[in-house]
Amino acid sequence: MLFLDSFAVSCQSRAMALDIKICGLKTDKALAAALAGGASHVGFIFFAKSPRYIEPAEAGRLREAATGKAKTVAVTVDAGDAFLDEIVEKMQPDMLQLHGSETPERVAEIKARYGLPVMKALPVSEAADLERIRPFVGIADRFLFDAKPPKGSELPGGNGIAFDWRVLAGLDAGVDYMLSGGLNAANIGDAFRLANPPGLDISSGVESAPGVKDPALIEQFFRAVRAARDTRAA
Ligand SMILES: O=C(O)c1ccccc1NCC(=O)[C@H](O)[C@H](O)COP(=O)(O)O
Repeated sequence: MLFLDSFAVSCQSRAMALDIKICGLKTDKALAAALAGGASHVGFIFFAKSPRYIEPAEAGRLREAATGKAKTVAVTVDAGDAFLDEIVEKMQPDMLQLHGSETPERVAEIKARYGLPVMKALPVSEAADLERIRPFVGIADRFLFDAKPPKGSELPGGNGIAFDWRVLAGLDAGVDYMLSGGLNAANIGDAFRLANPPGLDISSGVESAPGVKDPALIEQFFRAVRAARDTRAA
């Protein structure tokens, strides 16, 4: 078991509320569907090569509908200060998700610069990869465990690929994270059974084409999550 004494997360028990982040939103309709479904977090992608890329000012416009309903997350990849300044100023996110190869020192610097909570994304394929969380303990507020991108992909996330969720079973219950990568309405039951994560993050599993969110798939995903949770509780 990966045990982290020093990572005292405020009583985040696996039995408590489940956070759900719908990521890569670009339209009012998709955002409305995410909020209607009960998303706790909504994510906006600031990575130019992504089909989900959104301009900071447009994310700032969209984020207003989420105020008081869901936390807004700005997703960046090894971004420099100038771009982060622009995002924070124009979008005013509640949280930053760092999805590149940011070091613990860089994460600490970003936290101090903006005074915002930071979720550090880490790519996972085997249990040993989880050791990589250690240097971020006490710095990152939360982790997002995503699948490693396939060879040739230019995207560090949003690839619709799952990893072996069984590796998460060995994590200490105090590690606060979102399970990400390849989730969809059909496999969410397996995710609960194998990992019982405190948070879920989904992007391409609720899209009809790369970067095109489908409100019906978003609704279907929330229904599947509720059904899977009810099944586990019964
Ligand atoms: O989604 C993207 O295009 C993306 C690009 C660059 C960095 C991160 C990106 N996504 C981050 C996310 O949080 C996604 O929701 C996560 O990778 C899961 O995606 P999916 O496997 O498609 O559900």
